[in-house]
Amino acid sequence: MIEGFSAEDVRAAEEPLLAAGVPLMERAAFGLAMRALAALRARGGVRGARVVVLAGRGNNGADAMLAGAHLAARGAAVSTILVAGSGVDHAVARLRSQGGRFLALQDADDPRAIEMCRTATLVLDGVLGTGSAANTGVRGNARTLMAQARGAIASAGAFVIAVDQPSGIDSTTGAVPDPQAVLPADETVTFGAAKAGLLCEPAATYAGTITVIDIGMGAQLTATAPVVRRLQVADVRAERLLRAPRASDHKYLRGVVGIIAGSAHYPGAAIMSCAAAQHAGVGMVRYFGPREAASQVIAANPQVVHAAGRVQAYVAGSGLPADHDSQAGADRELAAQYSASAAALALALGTASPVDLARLGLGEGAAPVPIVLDAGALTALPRNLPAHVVLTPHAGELASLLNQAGHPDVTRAGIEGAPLRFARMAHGIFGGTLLLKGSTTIIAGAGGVWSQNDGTAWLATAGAGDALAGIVGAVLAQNSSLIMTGRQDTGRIVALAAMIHGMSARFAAGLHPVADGQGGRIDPDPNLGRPITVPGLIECIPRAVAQLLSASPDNGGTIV
Ligand SMILES: NC(=O)C1=CN([C@@H]2O[C@H](COP(=O)(O)OP(=O)(O)OC[C@H]3O[C@@H](n4cnc5c(N)ncnc54)[C@H](OP(=O)(O)O)[C@@H]3O)[C@@H](O)[C@H]2O)[C@@H](O)CC1
Ligand SMILES: Nc1ncnc2c1ncn2[C@@H]1O[C@H](COP(=O)(O)OP(=O)(O)O)[C@@H](O)[C@H]1O
Ligand SMILES: [K+]
Repeated sequence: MIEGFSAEDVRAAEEPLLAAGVPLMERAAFGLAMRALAALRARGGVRGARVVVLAGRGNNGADAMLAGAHLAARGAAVSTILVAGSGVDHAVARLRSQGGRFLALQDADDPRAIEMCRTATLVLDGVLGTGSAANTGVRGNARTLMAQARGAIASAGAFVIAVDQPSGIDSTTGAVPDPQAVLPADETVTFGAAKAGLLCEPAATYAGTITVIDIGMGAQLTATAPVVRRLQVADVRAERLLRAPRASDHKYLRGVVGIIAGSAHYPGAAIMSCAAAQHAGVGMVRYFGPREAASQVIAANPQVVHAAGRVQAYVAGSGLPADHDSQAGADRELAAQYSASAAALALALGTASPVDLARLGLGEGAAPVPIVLDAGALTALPRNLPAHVVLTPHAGELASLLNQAGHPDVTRAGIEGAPLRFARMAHGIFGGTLLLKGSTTIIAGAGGVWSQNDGTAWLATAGAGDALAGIVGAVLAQNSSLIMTGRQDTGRIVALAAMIHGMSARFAAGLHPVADGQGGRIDPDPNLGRPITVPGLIECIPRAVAQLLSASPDNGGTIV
């Protein structure tokens, strides 16, 4: 698990150690130097390599310069641009003693600075770390230089390591107030603990891969709640989050998902949602929908059952238009879908009437189960939803939900610029468990916030969200009794679904999502590979499940 903390909490954790004389900065700089050496070795060797250190006036610049001294001692040619005209004295002196050269920037347009960047093999971005209190981005000469250096560094093909964090991002929220002046990193080497902002968009895009250097302060943070967490493969195995079938299982024990999606005019979403749920390992998928849509769903997925009845989780709304009134008036089938969706939500809330129960094929006394509300089910939501009601909007849908909830100024672009903030805001208003789709998926629930980015930008393709809804439904169904009895956090299970979705997409794109411990590797750029289609992604779901299940024994959960 990667845990992301606020800059404030990391600083507070450092304080007692600094007071006790623990050499945190030396440890940070050494860890940074080791990562830089690995990057240089992968790019032709250390001796003679051109390393450019962009150093600010504070400790972040000092970290970068001390690492530069290690590199210089091993034969790299290290040039430092002191972007504020000066830097922490002891770090400057150490690097100078190893033969490092310096340019104290007085004029932001100094051509020598850009020239250094144009010929760099490796750049260490140590302009600004957690010391930037006001969220303004980089200021002054440093800003001008960063904006100009980006092109030069890109044209040099230099490997960029962000020191602690890319300079100019908000460490805690991931906001990027001045994107033109932020240097995109290939790797962020962060000290002590990941900063929460590194795990959230838009900053995550600038961070590249994240390496946490242990500087000996982990114990200080054990009592501190992280701002965000990220589930990793090892967690799924260790926590037994996925349920492998048991010898004594029959199909009803493996979880049944009920899908209320699509219509005769919009069958695609239903086809993909059903297929995704089935491939994620449930015992049965029931399709709740009109006859014509059902025949198309079954033609594509012959194993799907078109009969109402008991399920362990519902998925409602995928492929249903959001403007209920105009649509339902004109289309009786859609009207029936909306009322089935409302009935399933009522069941989840414990308010189902006999008519609702009959619509779902259930008898009196049917117990509430989890539900995913997607696309067309994401309107006119009640507030204070229980955790087992999962909302899966993209930024546009979340903007509409918040507009309806009395926040008329919230826009799609605003949400894309601050997904963590708006996901929390929406969770505060509606409750439930909110999954906000995007290049990084944010999940805000009663147990905290999760941030998953296991996918690839190839996922930006129509229908990827329908497949996600099906996967979420499947893992909720498999964990239904644990969730409904409060023994499992819904957010953690939804994070698992986002992970399965992302990994499947990477497999479909020909990428390696995880190191498998058997010589497997992680592709450094998840956006290379090849285009995917949603059916291709769905075909890869079993492979993702297999990878997550390997060495993962029975989770002990019982589906009843
Ligand atoms: N504590 C420790 O022992 C450890 C700390 N560690 C390291 O320290 C880092 C934090 O260091 P920090 O606190 O010195 O702050 P830092 O990020 O370098 O920036 C402050 C400087 O930047 C300037 N500045 C501010 N805002 C600005 C702006 N918008 N645009 C431009 N400039 C701006 C400001 O200058 P001024 O405003 O005073 O001119 C000030 O001098 C942390 O990220 C980690 O790398 C590790 O080594 C582990 C041990
Ligand atoms: N750039 C990206 N990188 C990674 N994942 C992405 C990216 N863009 C979209 N996704 C993912 O793809 C899915 C798209 O869902 P959605 O917008 O609902 O599409 P649709 O409605 O066409 O199914 C979401 O899971 C989202 O997180
Ligand atoms: K930095």
